[in-house]
Amino acid sequence: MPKFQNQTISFLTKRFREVGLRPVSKHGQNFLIDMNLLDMIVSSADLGPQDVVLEIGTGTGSLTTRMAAAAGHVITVEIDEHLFTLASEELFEFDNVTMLQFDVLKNKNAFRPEVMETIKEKLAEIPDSRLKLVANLPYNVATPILSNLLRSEITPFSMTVTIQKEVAERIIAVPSTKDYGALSIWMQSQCRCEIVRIMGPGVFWPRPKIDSAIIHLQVDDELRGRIPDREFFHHFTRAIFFHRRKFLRSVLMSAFKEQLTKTQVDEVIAENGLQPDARAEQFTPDEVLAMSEMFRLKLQAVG
Ligand SMILES: C[S@@+](CC[C@H](N)C(=O)[O-])C[C@H]1O[C@@H](n2cnc3c(N)ncnc32)[C@H](O)[C@@H]1O
Repeated sequence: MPKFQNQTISFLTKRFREVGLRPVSKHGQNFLIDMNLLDMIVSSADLGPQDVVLEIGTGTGSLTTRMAAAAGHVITVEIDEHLFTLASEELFEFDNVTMLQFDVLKNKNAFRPEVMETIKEKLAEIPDSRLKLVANLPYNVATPILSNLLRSEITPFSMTVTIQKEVAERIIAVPSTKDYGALSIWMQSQCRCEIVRIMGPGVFWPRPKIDSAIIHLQVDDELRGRIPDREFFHHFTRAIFFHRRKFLRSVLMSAFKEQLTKTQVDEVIAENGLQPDARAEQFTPDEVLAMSEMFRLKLQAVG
C-alpha cells in the first residue's frame, strides 16, 4: 500500500523535511490529516468503476490513492513541481491515475485546454462513464474551479469538494440573506447542493486561519436543461449582483448600457411586471433565470 495512505502530521513533517520542502500558503497547501475525513470525501462522492475523477491539487497523493482504489480513472492536477515529484513516487504503481503538472486554470474564467482534452480522452475509454470532481481544493481558486466546471463543455455528474466554509455557505444561501448572491444562483440553478461536514482548522496541516466544509453538489440535468443559454445567464447573474444594494432598475440600466436604451430596459421591466425598486438579492434562482430570459429575448428582438 502507498505510504501516504496515512497522512498524519508526523508523517507529513518528516516527509517534507526529508526532501527539504515547506508548505506554500499561496497555493493553499493545507493537507487533510484526519483520515476519517479523507474517507468521508471519497464515500460522499460514491465512486465506482465508471467514474472518471478530476482531482485538483494532488498534494502528496493521499486522497488520490483512496480514489484510485474505487474509481475507473483519476486525473490529478498539481501546480507545484516539488509536490508533483513527491506524489509521483506514491502514485506510480496505480495504472488508473494520470498526473498532470501545471496550473489547472488558464485564467480565472477557464481551465487549461489540456485538462479538458485529458478528461475527454479518459471518458471515451470507459463505457457509460461520468465525470466527478473530487478534491480538497486550494482555497484561493475554489470558486473559479467550481464555476468554470459548470460552464465547460463537459457536464460533471457531481462535485464533492473541501472549500472554505464561507464559500460553502454562499453556495447554499437563500434569498434576502447576506450570503446570497451570484454564486448561490449559479450553483443552485444547476445542482442540488448539500454541506456534508463543517471542519475546524485542526484537521489540516498546516492549520488554515478559517473553517472549511465538505460540500456535495449533485448536478441536475433537468435544472440545467431549463437554462437555454448558460453563458448569458452566467453574465446576467454576475451583472445584477455587481452593485448588490442598488435597485433593480438601476442595476439593469448599467448591465445593459452598451446594448439597450433606457427606454428598452424600462419596456422589459414594465412588460414583465418587474418591480423597479426591488433588489437582486430578493429573487429566487428561478426568478433570476426568468428575468435573464426576458433580457436575452429583448436583445434578440432589437437585433
Ligand atoms: C488543500 S491542498 C490539498 C492536497 C491534498 N489533495 C490533500 O487532500 O491533502 C491543495 C493542493 O492544490 C495545489 N494547487 C494550488 N493551486 C493549484 C492550481 N491552480 N492548479 C493545480 N493545483 C493547485 C496545491 O499545491 C496543493 O497541493
